[in-house]
Amino acid sequence: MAETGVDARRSAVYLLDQILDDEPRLLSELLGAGVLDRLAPDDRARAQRLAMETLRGMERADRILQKHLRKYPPLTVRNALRVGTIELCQGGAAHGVVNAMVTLIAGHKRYGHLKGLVNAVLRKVAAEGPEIWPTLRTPRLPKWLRGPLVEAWGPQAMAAIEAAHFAGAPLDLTARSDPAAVAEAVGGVVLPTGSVRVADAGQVTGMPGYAAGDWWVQDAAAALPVRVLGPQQGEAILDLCAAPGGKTMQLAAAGADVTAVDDAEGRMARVKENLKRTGLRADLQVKDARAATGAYDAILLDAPCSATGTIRRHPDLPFAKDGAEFGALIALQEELIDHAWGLLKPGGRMVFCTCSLLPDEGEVQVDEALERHGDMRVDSDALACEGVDAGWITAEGGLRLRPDYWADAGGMDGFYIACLRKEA
Ligand SMILES: C[S@@+](CC[C@H](N)C(=O)[O-])C[C@H]1O[C@@H](n2cnc3c(N)ncnc32)[C@H](O)[C@@H]1O
Repeated sequence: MAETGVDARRSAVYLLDQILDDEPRLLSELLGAGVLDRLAPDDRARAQRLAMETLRGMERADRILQKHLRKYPPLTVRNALRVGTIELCQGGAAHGVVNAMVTLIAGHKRYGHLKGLVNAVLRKVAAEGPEIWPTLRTPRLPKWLRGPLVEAWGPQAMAAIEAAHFAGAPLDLTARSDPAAVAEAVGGVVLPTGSVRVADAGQVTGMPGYAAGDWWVQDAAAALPVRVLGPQQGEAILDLCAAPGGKTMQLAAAGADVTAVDDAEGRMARVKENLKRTGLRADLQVKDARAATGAYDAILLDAPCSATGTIRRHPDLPFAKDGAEFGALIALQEELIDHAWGLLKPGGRMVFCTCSLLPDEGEVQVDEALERHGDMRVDSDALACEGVDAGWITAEGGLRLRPDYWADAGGMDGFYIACLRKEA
């Protein structure tokens, strides 16, 4: 009898091979390159979920596996063992999981001879892994990232952030106009800040209201920068670094006259599709934000960053990155702030935000911008949005959001948001 689920598992192992390679690739790049396109939609979703769950629990899986391995097998076999271990420890039926992983390796051109090893190890894991699993510590971030984050937030907060990463993320939606109606339609709840949260979402495109453009996917934290900016009907607003367009849609839904700029053509195509689906309008310009021109009432600068606030949703990031490009990103953020400031009308406001947990991409960036621009001040009154906790406000008057906030309700992405006001 043919084993079920082998295709999805094989693809999960392939994704892990690429992410954990010496020349790693991000999951988003792999999916964007269509590596799962040949799979049926259910298998595609399963492969992606298995790869992500394996990355989240990899430290625990490796700890369980090391007892049964005298030396490490090749990466592909190791990843197959990791996926199998994760499945077994999360309640997967032993017979089905072990057989599927053995079939998968048996059919491998180079490593087929290691099927016996996979069989023997996974049988042992099936026998004792599920009991050991909950006794192991919450998986930690790799040292290159853990070090600076412990320095920034302390060891207790770090442990809470890692617990949030391990738990993963629910699906958050932003309603075009009526959060309560969207919550009712999708079976979700309205969060204190107005986003809609769905605990057990299926295929997003099949959910009620998707085709009609009643909502779009956007983490609750990512929805806050536009709430802080407070766009008004008819205002000229520049949305810098706009793709894939979650914030562009929020601005347009508020009735602002939006100019959205991003230098990635492919990502801008997604903004266009999103606007079409939601029936919203914006002037889209594919160019470097440092070449943007004009004079605006308000500016949203959602700068490119380390994305270290999004690890709940992107557990590949700590493995596929090593921080080598962070210095260049920090320098780019500085240039973007300075250029954008020149496009803001006197008396206007600019929200600077990053989905980063590193103060160098948030608090420090704003402190330094204040030193460079004598006509800039931080407007912390703008942070008085519904659902924003006063404890999230930082010394310089920005908003620090962390994955461990709202822990009991499913957390939020890490973000930094500051509203900068220009002298009239
Ligand atoms: C954090 S994402 C923006 C998310 C977007 N604001 C949203 O809400 O959907 C950062 C974006 O910056 C863009 N980007 C990076 N460097 C840029 C530059 N020099 N000029 C314009 N866009 C840039 C990337 O293409 C990426 O789409």
